[in-house]
Amino acid sequence: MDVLTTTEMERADRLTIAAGTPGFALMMSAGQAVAEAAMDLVEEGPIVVVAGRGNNGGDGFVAAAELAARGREVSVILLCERDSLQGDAALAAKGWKYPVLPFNPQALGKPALIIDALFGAGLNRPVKGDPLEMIGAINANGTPVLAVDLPSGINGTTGAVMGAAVQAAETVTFFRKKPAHLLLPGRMYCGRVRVADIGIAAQVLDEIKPLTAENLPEAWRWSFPVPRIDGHKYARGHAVVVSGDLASTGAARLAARAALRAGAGLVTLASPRDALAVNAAALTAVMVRAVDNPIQFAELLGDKRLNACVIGPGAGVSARTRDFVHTALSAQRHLVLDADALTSFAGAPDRLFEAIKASDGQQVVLTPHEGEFPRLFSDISNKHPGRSKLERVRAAAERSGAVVLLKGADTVIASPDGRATVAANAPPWLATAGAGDVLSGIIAGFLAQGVAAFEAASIGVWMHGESASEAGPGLIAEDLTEVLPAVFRRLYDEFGIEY
Ligand SMILES: NC(=O)C1=CN([C@@H]2O[C@H](COP(=O)(O)OP(=O)(O)OC[C@H]3O[C@@H](n4cnc5c(N)ncnc54)[C@H](OP(=O)(O)O)[C@@H]3O)[C@@H](O)[C@H]2O)[C@@H](O)CC1
Ligand SMILES: [K+]
Repeated sequence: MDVLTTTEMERADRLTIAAGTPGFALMMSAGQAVAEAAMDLVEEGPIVVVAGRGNNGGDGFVAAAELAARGREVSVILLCERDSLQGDAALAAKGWKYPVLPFNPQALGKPALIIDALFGAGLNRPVKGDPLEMIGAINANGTPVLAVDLPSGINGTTGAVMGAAVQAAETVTFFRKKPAHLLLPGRMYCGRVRVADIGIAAQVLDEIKPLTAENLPEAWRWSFPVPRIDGHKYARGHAVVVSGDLASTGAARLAARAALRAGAGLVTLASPRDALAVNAAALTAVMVRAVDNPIQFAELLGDKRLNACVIGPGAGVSARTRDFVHTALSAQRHLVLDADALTSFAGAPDRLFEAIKASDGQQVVLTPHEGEFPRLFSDISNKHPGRSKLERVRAAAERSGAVVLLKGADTVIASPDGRATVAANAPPWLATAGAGDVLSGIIAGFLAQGVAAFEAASIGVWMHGESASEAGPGLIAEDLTEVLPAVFRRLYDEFGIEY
């Protein structure tokens, strides 16, 4: 599903109004959707609407009137003077036939539900003064909160908390999700997110051309590789994972097994000779080859069928690792660079980026976590506030020429062409040793099958998150690969692929 920034949402609004639907009709639908959600949340008891001066407050007035018409006990607390309201919000307030309560936290009382209609997409500065005090009182009230469009205090486009924010149990947003419903910390404040249809036609998206989507199967349905009945293992690609030295071979083995599970036809572990016995003893379907240096690696890659590589897990931070990366890049192989392969370029990534950009048609994915990201992109790290995770990853992709995947509970994947996905399906127990190694292997498995980097990374992240949910709490990295077949089966069912 596409995700719209608040600016893109305003455009959707304007295009719809230009095509003949009055703005007030959109507000009526929005308010009714909020009332509907409120009815579902609490079947009885009083409801308090906290309304701001803008259209978010307008939605709140419509919801209040609708709920009162359905026989609910409703009151409205308004931030400003009623006769200072303007435009559609003023119209909506006219539909509320009762008095409004002054903007005083005491007025909240102890209702069954609070509807937060204070600020939505129009929030443009940190919350201070009376609104700040009210947000604190709403959160301290202990009553479930239904947020209109966004929890007040959350920046819709970046997901940042602007001073303070309402903690909602549920958020009703309109037409499409906004980045803040997926990015942290915003997502933590939203509770369950409902997307309501308010009469904006999907065709407006042809004009807006949104570049961001939630990382769901529909985002990459048509890139998903389905093995052909007449295919053979070589048609499914051959992934190569570079192993670390004797003391650190496990990470590469995790990646190798994951690449095989993800569907690569064959997987070879390129292992230092002195670690060969350890690697071979621990592997069965994954093949092992002795590779001690970049020259031998180049020889291995002389076989053109070996089409995708993983370098980084357990590789060691060294000039040797850098040479392996450059060898794979000059051999024009699809490539996942993770962990030590990223840190090996810390502080001086320009040669890496040049080499990535020089390669044509080669698919490269960088998979840093928040600790590794600033080593390659110091000036676009989160130490420089003001840019959202989405913007930072987009800038990193453009700078490096690679698809960049910044891990986290809200993993963002961006392509140098500007497209991005945000994932919200990772359970908290996925943060465990070795999970990142498995992810790089899964992505390489899809690259080996000929999937382009942006889609391979998005598919990989989604399957990785689903596998963690499938395995459940107590997960260790080894489990992820073992439950992948169950995730494949669900996906095949969803896509209607027979098996
Ligand atoms: N687009 C659509 O399709 C549809 C949109 N709809 C709804 O409209 C909502 C957006 O409405 P909106 O633009 O009127 O802004 P909103 O969030 O109500 O803020 C109001 C004003 O508050 C002010 N303000 C800002 N920050 C502040 C602060 N920290 N502390 C104090 N004041 C602050 C600022 O005004 P200022 O003070 O700068 O003049 C701002 O303009 C959207 O979320 C959705 O619910 C639906 O009706 C259906 C269709
Ligand atoms: K709100």
